[in-house]
Amino acid sequence: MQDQTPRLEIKHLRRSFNGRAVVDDVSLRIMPGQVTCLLGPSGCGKSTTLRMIAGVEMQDSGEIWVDGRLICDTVFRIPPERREIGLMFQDFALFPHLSVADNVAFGLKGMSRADKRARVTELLERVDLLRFIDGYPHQLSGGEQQRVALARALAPRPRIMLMDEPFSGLDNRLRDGIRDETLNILKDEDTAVLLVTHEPDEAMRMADEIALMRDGKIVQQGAPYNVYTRPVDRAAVAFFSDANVLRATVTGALAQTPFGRFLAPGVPDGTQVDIVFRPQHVRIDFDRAGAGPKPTASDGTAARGVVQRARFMGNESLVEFVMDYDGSTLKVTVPNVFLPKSGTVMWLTIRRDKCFVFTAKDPH
Ligand SMILES: Nc1ncnc2c1ncn2[C@@H]1O[C@H](COP(=O)(O)OP(=O)(O)OP(=O)(O)O)[C@@H](O)[C@H]1O
Repeated sequence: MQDQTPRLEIKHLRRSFNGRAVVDDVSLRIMPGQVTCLLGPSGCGKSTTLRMIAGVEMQDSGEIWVDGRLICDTVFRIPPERREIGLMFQDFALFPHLSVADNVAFGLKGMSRADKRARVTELLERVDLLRFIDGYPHQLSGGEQQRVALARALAPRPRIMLMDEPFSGLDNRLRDGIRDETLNILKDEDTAVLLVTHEPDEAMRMADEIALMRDGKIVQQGAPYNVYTRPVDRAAVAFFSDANVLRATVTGALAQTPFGRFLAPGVPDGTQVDIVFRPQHVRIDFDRAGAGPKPTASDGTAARGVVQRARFMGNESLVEFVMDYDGSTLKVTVPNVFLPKSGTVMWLTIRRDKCFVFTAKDPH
């Protein structure tokens, strides 16, 4: 039977600065070999959460458990250096006066010289830098230094790795390769990983599970596919992609819009709702002598819009429309190249199965 004790568990962590709750009742469980991404906008409390787990910041309340053992609450506290937690931050700074081998061996305590050398060799081979074993940090490129930092963090076989935007200092070409390599090593070592990022792409690429954080709270948690396809609110949609929004009022569990009626089950009459959809879920039709496609059950009614501008984005084209019904702008993406001239009249329909209906929380 598989061991079900989480490698890392945090329970109801809270931390305030100057009376403001920066981390507000955050709980998480991470299994061995699992990568969880704490994803959220700048200032939402991600780094503070990580710093509390690392032990360099003290929580106001809440508990931290490793492998079923309490390591920190408000009275009991194992110091950072005894937590067996690896850290990798963006400013990973190697020790400039130490060789690459000594940098990697830095955290290896209580081992013979030969065992240390063997572990250092193994890790440098893994990150493909064995040839630099006796070199110094200033002789390496940024990406190579980052890989040495990774080897250094992994050397003591930490049970948990905390990573705070570890790849953001790298250029795009290097980043993908290093991310994948890092992930492979961490999986092989069965390390539980908590990675902080504000980039949805990075989270989707790295995570087994995403914890979406906002204003100090985790607002949604799950596999990347579930978080993306079943967002909890309008802001959760907008965090991952552009989002189009139609505001409507509910009558008889239906919301009437220029694109036809949408089901709003259980929503009381008179409630304002937002119908939210991503740009890739809009269909475009050409104008046929002043008319669009006929309404269908799956796509509803077509609404007329005028192309404002169209841009080629690489894998897709982004077309912005000004809609006839209220002059608002809708964004539509189309695979490959589709660049209609501005001023072109077209008809839009929305993929109803891809729409989200949320109770409106704020003025439009
Ligand atoms: N020691 C501190 N004293 C006062 N305020 C702090 C302290 N540390 C963090 N904060 C505040 O707490 C909030 C959350 O900071 P935190 O670094 O956790 O956010 P973050 O989500 O990691 O953001 P970023 O991605 O920009 O680093 C910020 O408003 C920050 O100014």
